[in-house]
Amino acid sequence: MTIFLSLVLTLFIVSVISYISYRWKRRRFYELASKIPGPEGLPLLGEIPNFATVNFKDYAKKLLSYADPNSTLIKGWFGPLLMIITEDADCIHTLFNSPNSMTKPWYFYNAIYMDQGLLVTNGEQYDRHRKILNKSFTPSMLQIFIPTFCNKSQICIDHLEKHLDGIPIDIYDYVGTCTLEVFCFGHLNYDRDFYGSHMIELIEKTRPLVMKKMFSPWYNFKPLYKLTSISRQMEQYYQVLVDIIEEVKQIHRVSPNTDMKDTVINVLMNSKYKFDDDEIRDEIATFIFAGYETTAIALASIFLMLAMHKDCQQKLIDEIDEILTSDDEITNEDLSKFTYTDMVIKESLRLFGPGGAIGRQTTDEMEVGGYTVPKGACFILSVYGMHRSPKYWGNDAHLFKPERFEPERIKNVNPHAYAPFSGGKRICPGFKYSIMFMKIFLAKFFKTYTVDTKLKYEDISLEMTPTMVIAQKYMVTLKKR
Ligand code: HEM
Repeated sequence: MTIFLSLVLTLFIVSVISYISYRWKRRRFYELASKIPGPEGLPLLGEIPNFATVNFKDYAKKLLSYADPNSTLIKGWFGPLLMIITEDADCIHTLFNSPNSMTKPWYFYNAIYMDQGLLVTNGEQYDRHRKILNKSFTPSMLQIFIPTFCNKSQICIDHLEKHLDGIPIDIYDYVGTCTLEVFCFGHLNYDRDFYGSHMIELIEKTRPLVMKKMFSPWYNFKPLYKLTSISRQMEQYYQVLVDIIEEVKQIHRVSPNTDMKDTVINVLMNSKYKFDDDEIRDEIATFIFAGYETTAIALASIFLMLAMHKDCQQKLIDEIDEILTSDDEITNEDLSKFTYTDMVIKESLRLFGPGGAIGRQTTDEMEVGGYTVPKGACFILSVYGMHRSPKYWGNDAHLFKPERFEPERIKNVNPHAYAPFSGGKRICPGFKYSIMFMKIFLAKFFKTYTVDTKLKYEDISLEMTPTMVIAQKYMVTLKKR
């Protein structure tokens, strides 16, 4: 008994000394952190107990709710982790652009697998990959994709023909399949019919698993994570994607698409810098995931908004009818004329942009929002909060009003207050690609159909999954024009 007691006592003393020494070594960190406003929380645990009763689905929303419009930054402790939330436009702009905040906090981002892909990597590896892959998204590459955008949109619109019976459908399933096919065909030279396959359903199943992993720091201890059913399910789902990627590589080896030199698959397989197998796999998975899902959510939200705001739908249809007067295929020149459609896309991305929260970690001390932030702090950039803040968007910030993007009105809004595609060096490489595709899809769709919905704007709510989605889904009915 005395041996046991002395062991416990020794352990206690060692723990106390280690803790004091840990705090002493990080005294600058704690000193700077103490000046940032926000709750101190419980010793050692910080805010963790406040999350104990929250459903994991609402963790991200709860986290974003810490933001305070009257303060540029708000801090919260999660165990030893200093988390700082901001929805301030100028702070977010600084964080997008400073070399001291380019790093992704691994404890969140490693939950999405794809360790070697652009979304997760940092430093030299990131810089090298990003520079090479930027070639796949130049304006000249975008022009080449117009026929693919048109053909694949038409295939989707033809599939929708069977839903003219007035029964609501979740339009996400269709636009998701279409965006997946567009990326696979255009950038991977992989022409597969995904309609009726379980691919979308499968990717959807990963959402809650990723969220659970993201908000369970103990799963960063790999041996423990490997024992969980989450790990087993994720492995199983990820394997489906890995098998597709293997098929893509095999097709590329046998019959590469030499007409389009800078597609993602060509760049990854043929560039002077030799990407290894894991890098190729994770970059392709990143582009599939980052490209298909976000665009599909954005497009589905636009459909829901237009179904709820019939005056906007009519204006959009009038614009399309005015520009597309013949059956000729849409051209790049036509696309520049879709000014109202552009405003609809922007407004929908403001309210329902899938990238509602972006993580960053400081790699050196930096000045943000009037505070010196220590090295090693984790930032949550609440683009969601910034996009809905009356401070930037007025008292009707929560309402869907595409007209707020009219040139005369938008010039009075802080230009840093709008960032659906992130910003700075890590800005989404696919942003012009997705806007171009959405315009083409909308033009083709509304030449053929109109949409309606029973859902009410005031009843919809958002979920972070980790992309931001509408919880009630994108239920619409279609009518032939
Ligand atoms: C409406 C559509 C889209 C939206 C709203 C969107 C939004 C975003 C946002 C907010 C980020 C930053 C994420 C973060 O830092 O955590 C991002 C990154 C990224 N996006 Fe997009 N995206 C869209 C479409 C696309 C498309 C079509 C592609 C490719 C085909 C793409 C590829 C990527 C990649 C590879 C990254 C990582 C970039 C980096 O860290 O360097 N995205 N996107």
